[in-house]
Amino acid sequence: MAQMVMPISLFSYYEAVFPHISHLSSLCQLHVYFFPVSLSLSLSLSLSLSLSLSLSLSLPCLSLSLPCLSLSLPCLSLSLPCLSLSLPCLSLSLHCLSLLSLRCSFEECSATAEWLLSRTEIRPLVGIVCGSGLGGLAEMLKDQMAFKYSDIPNFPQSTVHGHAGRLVFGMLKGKACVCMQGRFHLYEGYPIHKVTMPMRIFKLLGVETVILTNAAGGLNQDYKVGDIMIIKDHINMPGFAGNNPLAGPNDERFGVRFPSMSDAYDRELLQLAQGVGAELGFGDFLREGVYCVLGGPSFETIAECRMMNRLGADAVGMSTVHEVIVARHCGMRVFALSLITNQAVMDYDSQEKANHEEVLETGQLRAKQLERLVSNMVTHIEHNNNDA
Ligand SMILES: O=P(O)(O)O[C@@H]1C[C@H](O)[C@@H](CO)O1
Ligand SMILES: Nc1nc2[nH]cnc2c(=O)[nH]1
Repeated sequence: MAQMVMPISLFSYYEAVFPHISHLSSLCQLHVYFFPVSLSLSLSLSLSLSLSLSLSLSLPCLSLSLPCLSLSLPCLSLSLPCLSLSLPCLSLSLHCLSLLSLRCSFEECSATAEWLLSRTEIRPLVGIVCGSGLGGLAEMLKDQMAFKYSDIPNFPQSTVHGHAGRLVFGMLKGKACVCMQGRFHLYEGYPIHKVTMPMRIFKLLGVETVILTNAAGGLNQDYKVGDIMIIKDHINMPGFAGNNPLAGPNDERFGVRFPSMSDAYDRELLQLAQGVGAELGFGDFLREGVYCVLGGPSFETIAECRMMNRLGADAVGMSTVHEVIVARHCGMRVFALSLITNQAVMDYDSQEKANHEEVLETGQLRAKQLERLVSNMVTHIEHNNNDA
């Protein structure tokens, strides 16, 4: 059944009027179903702490929408099934579910972290995120305990080829690590705070240092396919349009309202990577540069690539930056690497076209070196948390 989800502006109004009804706007969802048609509206309005669930059933000629659980403390809760209509070919339903279910709240992230911690004895200090085609990094972990994303409460699911969808705990050169074998992207349709939720779970698991990897297109004309770029800074294009994972109410238990990003990429870790890279003899293909994130999933036009290059970006991709912002917000140190899997097309005479198959193939070619770089770095990382 095709489904579209969009926030309703009415609840921006409620949020303005009742600022203590945190997160309400994100909890009001309009679901449009094409197929066995129905129109149903269920509304739940709550003040203060509340939890509400609604159940909606749509069949040709029958639509039933019930708030089946509503719990509210301490003031007021109103839960009404108010409109339900059925037509043969269109289904529209408006769900207003109160509080905390979509925003990735502290409580929700804590519940997920506790679920994981009760199932493994590993207490990770390092969290690793594997980019497209780079999931082999997780295989380096010894004494593995792996969870499928589909089994983890509140966790999103991987939908992209090259992202296996497993959270792997284990030891890397004697250090306890947790590794995301597959990440989430905006273009998969997840809200930005869901894309970055694993960073908050990392934090609650005890992670102090996050290492992120990604596949990226090379904008810098000196770069070659197969180069590994240490990210020294980023340009957050979706952020320019207000799409920032920290937008919305701030929970101080995670971090401050206005976190600095001028120190997003830890300079000591950057130097450590340069040193480790030189020791491994990677000097010929190890770079340092600026990563620019776009929403994807379409690759860039030639004009867009030229523009980003002029703005100072060395590589372009569809991930990492949102995770970095949330990781820094909650005080974890960040180190990030881009594997240049393809050269961004900058020339109208070029016959080249970016494609995901090439991205995955280049990942395979450089996987071993990337693994050695990351594992040697992990050996040297010291754990004395430097809060954001
Ligand atoms: O998860 P990453 O950023 O490594 O994935 C990149 C961006 C797209 O998801 C995909 C394009 O091939 O690779
Ligand atoms: N946006 C973007 N993401 C990528 N991921 C791997 N290659 C590319 C690319 O050329 N552009």
